[in-house]
Amino acid sequence: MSQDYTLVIHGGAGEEMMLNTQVNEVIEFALQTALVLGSQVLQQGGSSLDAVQRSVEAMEDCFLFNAGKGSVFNKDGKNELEATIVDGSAGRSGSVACAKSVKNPIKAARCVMEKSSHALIVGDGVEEFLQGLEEKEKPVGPEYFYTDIRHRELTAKLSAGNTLKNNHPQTVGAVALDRWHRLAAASSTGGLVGKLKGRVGDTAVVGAGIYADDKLAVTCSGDGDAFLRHTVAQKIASLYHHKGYSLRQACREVMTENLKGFCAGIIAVDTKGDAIIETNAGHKSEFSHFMV
Ligand SMILES: N[C@@H](CC(=O)O)C(=O)O
Repeated sequence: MSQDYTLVIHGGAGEEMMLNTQVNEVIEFALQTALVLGSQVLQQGGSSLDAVQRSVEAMEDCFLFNAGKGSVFNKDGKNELEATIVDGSAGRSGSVACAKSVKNPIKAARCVMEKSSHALIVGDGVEEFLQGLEEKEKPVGPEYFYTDIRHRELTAKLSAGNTLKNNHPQTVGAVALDRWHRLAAASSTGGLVGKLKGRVGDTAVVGAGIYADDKLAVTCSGDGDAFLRHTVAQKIASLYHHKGYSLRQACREVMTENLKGFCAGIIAVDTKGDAIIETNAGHKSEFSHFMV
């Protein structure tokens, strides 16, 4: 029987890690593991929504990626995490931003989608909302997110004048099509190294760094402020729906028209089973991705 589902994931680590060949192999292994966990859900007849969440959760639990456990530090040496999940076929989404004590922001985003009447909750509101739920998870302290490597990254960034953005896409994301042709997208990030307190990026905003409907699903990674300003994910959907572009043409168009000079990676799938990976990162390993 031919495979009747698609799953694409991406995830990025810090520069110091990417430069080390051995660590790069570990990153590939961790990505493969996240892909297998998500695709098992699809193989067993599960939904695209559960599959993207599973893959993103696995990457959030791995200290290598800039999401969950491995999140970068902001300017004050704190972690402020964001995530979004979108159920394309149902037209629902949930997002969290500036979350400080949430181990798996993607699970929190799913709770926002399913257990609140809102689309986005930020800051202390996230913790309060989660603690009000019946099945609550224990909050984690700042030590959970601490890694020496991320700390060195912040120190280097601050001593260089804190002017540069992440120099390759680091957010983790997944898009999937299940055997019932339902699409979903999920994305999670620690954001930009040395970002200002309270900064919200594209990963928390549907239409900027993430989008899904009943025809296509997209997640983005890279310079989030550029994705926000150009409503990148929404633009891809709009070119696809209203201009008759193929998924690849739509992704390429925004890449050349709106993201020239900004670091960017985009993954997308549609109900025709097209699976797209587009990046302007110089080297393949700078936008690590896998698909089944
Ligand atoms: N998009 C993320 C960063 C990244 O993907 O590297 C942000 O700007 O928050």
